[in-house]
Amino acid sequence: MDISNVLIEALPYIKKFHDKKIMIKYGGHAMVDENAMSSTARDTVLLKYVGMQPMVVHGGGPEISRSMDRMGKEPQFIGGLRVTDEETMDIVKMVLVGKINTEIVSKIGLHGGKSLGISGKDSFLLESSRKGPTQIQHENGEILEVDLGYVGKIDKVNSDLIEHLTSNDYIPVISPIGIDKNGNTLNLNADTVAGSIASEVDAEKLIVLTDVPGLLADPDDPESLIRRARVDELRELIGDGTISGGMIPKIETCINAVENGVKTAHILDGRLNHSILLEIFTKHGIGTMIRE
Ligand SMILES: Nc1ncnc2c1ncn2[C@@H]1O[C@H](COP(=O)(O)OP(=O)(O)O)[C@@H](O)[C@H]1O
Ligand SMILES: CC(=O)N[C@@H](CCC(=O)OP(=O)(O)O)C(=O)O
Repeated sequence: MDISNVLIEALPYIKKFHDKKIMIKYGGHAMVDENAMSSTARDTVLLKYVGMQPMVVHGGGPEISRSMDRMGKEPQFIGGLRVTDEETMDIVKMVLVGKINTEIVSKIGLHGGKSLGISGKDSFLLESSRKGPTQIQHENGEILEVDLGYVGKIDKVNSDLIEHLTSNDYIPVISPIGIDKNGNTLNLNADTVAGSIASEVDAEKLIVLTDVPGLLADPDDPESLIRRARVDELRELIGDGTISGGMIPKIETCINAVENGVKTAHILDGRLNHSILLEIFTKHGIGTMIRE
């Protein structure tokens, strides 16, 4: 396509999304290498410079698991959530806050954006409490109660800090870590964090970057992309098992977000260069778009 046509196709979206908040959830599975991270950071900076207010919640599950392996600890997940003892919580903090957050912030800076790295502990952004005992079904059908340890659920989002940062032209980069009323650190699922903050700040879009082209009708067939879906259709797909594993918290997050004011939620392949730009600035977009 001619370069001038590309720019003209983008104009309605630049106008429509001017000053609008765009929440980008950058999943660990989409952080395939330095180039992919750099490209995502550059796209985020571009959104800022054309007048939007982007913000990033990052994950890092695979990197946390690799660090646990190196330290001789076996990662364990229940219902998509990491069983988190005290030592694991330290590893989670070290990887998310100490490594991934600073890498994203510096890449945004290198591309000319102003960015600040924070976690849910800063300014009590993510007031949380321990999730407590969770029921799971054993292979033999028995229902067991397990404690996920320092895994939290979000009780309240205090978004003042985010509003200050975005209105002063900063791109907030947020680690999915919460704080309880005694000041303890809790491990939160990054999809849930992105959705909760997106609703609280009235984001226009929630963009979830992962390692599949979008929601698939057949999880083994990347060609079976579902381009658009509404909440009731998604509930059916969860019920019949089409949506499973890590995709369940993602879709539940998207459903919650669009039911709580976010206009559209999108699941995209973050490994694909410029997937964010292709979604926002082209007529047909890419990935799966979810509406209420
Ligand atoms: N219907 C489906 N369509 C697409 N992916 C699915 C579906 N059901 C399950 N999945 C799985 O969900 C995964 C994405 O979730 P997850 O691994 O938690 O990603 P992330 O680390 O990016 O948050 C995909 O890699 C895929 O294996
Ligand atoms: C409670 C819980 O499971 N927390 C996650 C936090 C990181 C995350 O969510 O990363 P992705 O987005 O890459 O999956 C974890 O420990 O892996």
